[in-house]
Amino acid sequence: VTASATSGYGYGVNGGYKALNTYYSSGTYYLYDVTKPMSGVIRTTTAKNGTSIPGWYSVDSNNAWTAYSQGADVDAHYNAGKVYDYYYNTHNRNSYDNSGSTLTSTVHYGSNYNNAFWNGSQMVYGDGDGSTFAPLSGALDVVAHELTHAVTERTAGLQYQYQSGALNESMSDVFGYFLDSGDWLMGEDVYTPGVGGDALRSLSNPEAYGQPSHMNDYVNTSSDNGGVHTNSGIPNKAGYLTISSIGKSAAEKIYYRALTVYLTPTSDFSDARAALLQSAADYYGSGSSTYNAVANAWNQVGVY
Ligand SMILES: CCC(=O)Oc1c(C)cccc1C(=O)O
Ligand SMILES: [Ca+2]
Ligand SMILES: [Zn+2]
Repeated sequence: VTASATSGYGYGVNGGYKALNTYYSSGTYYLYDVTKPMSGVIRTTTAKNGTSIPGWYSVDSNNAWTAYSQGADVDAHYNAGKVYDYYYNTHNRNSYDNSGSTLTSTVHYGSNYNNAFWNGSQMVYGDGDGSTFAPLSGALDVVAHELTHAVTERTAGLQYQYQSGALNESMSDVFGYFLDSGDWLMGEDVYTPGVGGDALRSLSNPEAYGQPSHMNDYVNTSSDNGGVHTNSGIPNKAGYLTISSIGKSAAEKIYYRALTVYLTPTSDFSDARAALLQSAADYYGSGSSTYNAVANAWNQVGVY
């Protein structure tokens, strides 16, 4: 039986051309990427707008994934490959578990579903309702955000509630920036397709989207697991200040080291400051300009 790795192409959610690592078997092409140095593969499936996952392989008859409805599949597959490459090339991490395990993305989840999530085993993306969101895999920073939830779960294990949960969220947004560093916004490529210039969140100006950027404005609430998507504005602002001061490359190093070496399931904002300072000291020395910039960033958001 002839089966093989193939190279296809398609158009993403926003119409962009994407080269795709696909697989051919018995007359059908699959979004199934066997080209990475991993024990598993990168594969994309569709829930066909139901809620059973992983659903069915995304398939095509001629390896030209150009149907409008295939945009979500194309971007989930392409963006997952980009995030895999980022973690491997920049941080020497092989997939979310650092053991090269398969990365599965399921698209077309639910109906008018304005959400994306890592379910503990795979990534899942809704199509959005066309007003609040376009299909969510269409944004590289969203895919990086979701995959970073998986990395966090396998490393620091930051509990998804209150300050540790807001940190969990912030780590996903900061790595979303590292992948999509053309702007300080999150989700801008899929958020409100009918409205230009807005986003889900802003790291440089959390207040623009109703988030605090200082401990004085920390929101004490039980909703949203203790406000994890609200209070993440505080560590996000510290992240913006840190990256702006020390540069992306140094920031990537100290953030990855903090996440994988020092943070724990119950770490709070003050622990995050300490973890990043320790990581800066490890790489650049305590008292280095990098170290001092990190301290200053967290001072500015009122975290000591
Ligand atoms: C930037 C990606 C993001 O925030 O995805 C979510 C959405 C759109 C709704 C609810 C939760 C999440 C999440 O992944 O935290
Ligand atoms: Ca962005
Ligand atoms: Zn998240």
